[in-house]
Formats: sequence, structure tokens, C-alpha cells
Amino acid sequence: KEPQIEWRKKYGDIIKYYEFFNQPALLISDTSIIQEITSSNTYDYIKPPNFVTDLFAFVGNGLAFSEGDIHKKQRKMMNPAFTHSNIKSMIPSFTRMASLLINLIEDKVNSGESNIALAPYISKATLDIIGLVGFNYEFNSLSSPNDLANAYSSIVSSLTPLRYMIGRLASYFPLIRKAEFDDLKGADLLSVLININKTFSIEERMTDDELKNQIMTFLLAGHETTSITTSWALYLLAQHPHVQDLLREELVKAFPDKSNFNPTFDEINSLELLNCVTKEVLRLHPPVGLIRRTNLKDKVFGNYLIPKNTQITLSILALHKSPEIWGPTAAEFDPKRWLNPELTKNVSNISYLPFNTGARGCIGNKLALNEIKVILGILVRNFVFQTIEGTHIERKSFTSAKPTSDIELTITKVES
Ligand code: HEM
Repeated sequence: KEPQIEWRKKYGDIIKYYEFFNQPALLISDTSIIQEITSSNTYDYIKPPNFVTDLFAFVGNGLAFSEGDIHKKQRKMMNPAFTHSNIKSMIPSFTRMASLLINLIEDKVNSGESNIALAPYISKATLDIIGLVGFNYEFNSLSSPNDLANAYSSIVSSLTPLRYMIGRLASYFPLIRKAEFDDLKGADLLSVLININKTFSIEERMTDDELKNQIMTFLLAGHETTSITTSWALYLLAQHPHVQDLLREELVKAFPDKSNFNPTFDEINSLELLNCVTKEVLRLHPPVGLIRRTNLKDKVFGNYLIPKNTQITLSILALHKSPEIWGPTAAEFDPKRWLNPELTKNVSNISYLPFNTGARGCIGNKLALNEIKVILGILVRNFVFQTIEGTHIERKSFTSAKPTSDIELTITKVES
């Protein structure tokens, strides 16, 4: 399911291949080209229009799919919504939702269920979280899903082409805010954004439609990515019980009373192993394993002339598993590598890119890391996760980071 790793071994860092209709395309894991595309000349590259079509219908010209000057303007306006202090204020919301997840799993374990397919529950938790911190909306998908939660999950799990479902979802969205647009004191991303918007001149301001598209963008960009990462983390920890034990030791020390897991931002970020585990999961299972672009101008990459409008795919996954960068243990889950200068000496800000980087890097980066750490922290503080013999889970496909199954694990309670 990860052919890009083999291709890189066989053909190198710049691979030319042919897509539909004999269109030449490139698969890149060369760091100097990645530097060019992500950082030096970001705006010479756009997201390929054919790839964007369906998603665009969903999020319109939200930040993830706007280009050029519109993107620059939106990014400038949206950056202040993701400041350190805003993310700090979200930690209690992460904890509140993660505690509901704990209660739900505990009920199942108490009722005698020990093998539990976790991914769907994690996905509900991250939906509830992004609803709350994104636009102060309670999906309640962990407790009693409402219409919007149902509509949303039928869209993301549906085989129906996305565009046919948009109308359905859009019809629910006016419910979210209505008259509240004017007087907003909340710390959620949308409230902050609306307040920032008001400080710009009328001509510069985002329209209500643009603002709505940003909510859809937060949902689309922030829900599955965090849930997939957290699910993979649990699977990897179940496969590596020694690491899981060490992580639990760290958590027990920091939170001796498991019923009182209420970390501050500083506390959750001071946990060294939790930090390393999170980084390592994002290395081995980046939810965005491929970044797609097309060049607006002719370009020269090394000895090659790249005509404009070439499909260019950056293989983040191949980069993250390259032995030249990570050494002979590149394919192994070893969170402690992050504390070993010998093992990270070839790693730079351009060779570890779960969030991309530069002007189009993930704006939700810190939000996501903190959310994942809180969910993972409270889960591992409360439960022991073990793999079930005979199950083997891998990435779903070359393009999707989803696991091939719902990550069923044997779960037992940590007694104190
Ligand atoms: C583990 C979780 C996440 C990962 C791995 C991730 C990864 C990424 C990556 C790789 C990109 C760049 C895509 C590209 O260049 O084609 C991106 C963009 C983006 N992400 Fe995330 N993301 C995560 C969570 C979030 C969250 C929680 C939010 C919002 C609340 C978010 C909002 C966005 C937005 C708005 C963009 C577009 C930024 C722009 O183009 O200026 N992401 N993300």
C-alpha cells in the first residue's frame, strides 16, 4: 500500500510517470525541489484544478483552496485566530470532549466488551472537538448525534460523489449561527475570525459566504486528519507495549489521580515522551502523505525542464521513510529517536513535513498537535491497549492514510 517507498528506492528522488491521457507527471522526494515548492516560490504552484473540483464544491474559496492574492489575504486575516493564546484556551475543550470518549469506552469495558473498534469513536471525538473550538457548535456525536452530525458523517462516509451531498449539508448550516454573527465573545476560531474581519476595511473584509467556507474548511481539514493520527497512534502503541508502558509512566507521574486529568497547555507540552510519540506517529503515518501541485510557469529542476501545468506530487511519506535521512531504522516506530541527535542529524525543517511548511503550511498545526496529545494522553492514562492476534492493519491505499480497518484493540482499564 506504500509503493512510493519502493519507487523511490528504485528510481530516485525525481520520478517522471504518465497519468491519464498520457499527461506527464512528477513524483518528488528531493528536498531542494520541496524547498522550492513549499517555501521559496510557493505561489508559482497551485493545487491542481482537477484534484480540487469536488472538494472545492464543499469548501468553496476557503483557505485550503484559495490561490494567489486571495489566499495571501485570507491567510493574513486568519493567522491571528490560531495564536498561541487561542490554542491555549482550547485545551479545556479538548479535555472535556476527550473525557466523554473515556466514559464511553469505560462503559463498554464495564459491560464486558473488551475488543473495541476504536477508530469510529476517535472520529466522533475529533468531530465534536472541531465543532466546539472551530465554531462553538455542539455536534454531540459522542453522546447523541444531532441532524448536522448525521448529515456530516453520511457525507464523509458516503460513496455518493461529494457534490451531490453538498446541498444536503449546506441546508443545515444556517442553523449554526443565524443572528449571532454580530455579537461574538467566544474564543472559537469562527468568532475570533469574525471579530478580526471587522477590523479590516469594508473592501478587504471577507464576505459571509467566505466566512462560511472557512468553517467548512476547518471541518474538512481538521477532523479526519487528527482522528486518523490518533487512531494510528493507538495501533502503534499497542504494537509496542514497552513504549506504551513508558508513556503511561510519564502520564501517571504528571497526573497521579486519573480522574483528575485536566492539563494546562504547559503541562501537556512538557511531557517529553508524549511529544516524541506524536511526532513519530506523524512521521510514519502522515495523514497527508502526498501534496499535489501544478506549476504556473516553466521551471528547471536539476537537469530537467518542467513545462508549466505539470502535475507535481510531493511524496511526504517517501521522505519520512527515507533511510538517507532517518538512518537504517527509518521504517521503525522509535519515538525516542527524536531525543537522539545522532539519529536526527540529517533531519531538517524540509525533511519532516506532516504539516507542509511555508505560506501554505497547515494553519491548524498547533491546534492539531495539542488536540492529539490531550486525547492520547487521557486514553493511555486510563486504558491499556493490546493488539488482537491475527489482525494486521496498514494504510488503505497509495493516496489514503486511513487504516484498512477500524483499529480493533483489546482494552483493559488502568486500575488507578
Ligand atoms: C494531524 C492533523 C493535521 C495534519 C497532519 C494536517 C496537515 C496539513 C497539510 C499537509 C496541509 C497542506 C496541504 C497542501 O499544501 O496541499 C494542511 C493545510 C491546512 N490545514 Fe491542516 N492538518 C491537520 C490538522 C488541521 C486542523 C486541526 C486544522 C484547522 C482547524 C487544519 C487546517 C488547515 C488549513 C486551513 C489548511 C490550508 C492552509 C493554507 O493553504 O493556507 N489542519 N494541513
